[in-house]
Amino acid sequence: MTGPLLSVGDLRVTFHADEGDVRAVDGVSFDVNRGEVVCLVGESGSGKTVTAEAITRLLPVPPAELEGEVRFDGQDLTTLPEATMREIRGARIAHVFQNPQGALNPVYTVGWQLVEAIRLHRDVPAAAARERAVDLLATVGIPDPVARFADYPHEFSGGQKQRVAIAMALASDPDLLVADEPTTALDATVQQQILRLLEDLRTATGLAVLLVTHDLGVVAEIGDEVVVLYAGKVMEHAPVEALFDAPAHPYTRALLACLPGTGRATTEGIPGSLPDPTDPPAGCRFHPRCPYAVEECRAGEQPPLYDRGPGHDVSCVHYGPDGDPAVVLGDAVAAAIRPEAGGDRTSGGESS
Ligand SMILES: Nc1ncnc2c1ncn2[C@@H]1O[C@H](COP(=O)(O)OP(=O)(O)OP(=O)(O)O)[C@@H](O)[C@H]1O
Ligand code: NI
Repeated sequence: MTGPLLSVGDLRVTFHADEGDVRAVDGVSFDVNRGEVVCLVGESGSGKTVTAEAITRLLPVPPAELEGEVRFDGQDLTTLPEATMREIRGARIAHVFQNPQGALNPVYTVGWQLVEAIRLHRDVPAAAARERAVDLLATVGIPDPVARFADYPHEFSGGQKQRVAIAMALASDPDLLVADEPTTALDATVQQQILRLLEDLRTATGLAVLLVTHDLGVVAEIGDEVVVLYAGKVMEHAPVEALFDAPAHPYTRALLACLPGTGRATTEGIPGSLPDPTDPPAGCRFHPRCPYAVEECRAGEQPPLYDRGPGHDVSCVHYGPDGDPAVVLGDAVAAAIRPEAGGDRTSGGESS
């Protein structure tokens, strides 16, 4: 019970398509501790959803092929029989999606659906289930939950529907909530409210959350840890504060530069596009779009994850033993973050 709640180790997910093999996820590792919010970020197509859905095998295997380890509370989920997996998916790990519609049946009242979800997991009398359903509606911030119990999904606004979908996910008292872009379809104010709700749930119940988002603004709101994915590879892995205070990977820095309110926001996003997933480039997957790419970046494997501080790793040669972070950070910034890089050096720029 002392280890992480979820430990993903060297996860690889391959789709065998006519055009060739798509390595959607290629050696991804991270942990989620109890009560922690871990964010997977990256542009569209970077492998966030495939990673999240591989964990509970929502992703059908086959056709997807899964390698590596997914340990949940000490159990390797990749080798469990499908029936056991289904139980875990229903009870201990719950999913919330971008579109709450999928979690709700339009022909039944919200209260009835919640009661069903509760009784599926716990053998409780109808009255107790009803009471719990009302509690859940209150927990997720639906005003006047007793009255709203008898309403149909279409009677709820978009943001309220997502709240109800979260209530449905909580009906089984899960340990881990996997939320894939849960606020993307909502307007900014409602998005904030839903994020605050997730934050409150984590604080109040110790719920762990794996949050998939393309939006670093969302990460800044709620995350504890961030895993930055690009073309199926981890580019950077860091505590949230470290990622925003000292972003290291050129990809992370480019994502941050696209954030509104940074003064350098571009509506265009990062120039260029993700590589062909059936034929990714050698070396660092990001090198064709990277302004700091050197020869070393263009050959071999994705660079290893180099240590940048406590819990902070970056897959970029400029932070390796033969690299110089100043190439990416600019001399002034590099000196501020890493004083010994300041000019007082006898040898060239190769030591670190
Ligand atoms: N069933 C599938 N068959 C073949 N390729 C797939 C399949 N599902 C996903 N992929 C590919 O895997 C890669 C990762 O997709 P994924 O959905 O995980 O991206 P994402 O980061 O979640 O993007 P988005 O922000 O758009 O949701 C993409 O290249 C995608 O085309
Ligand atoms: Ni996705």
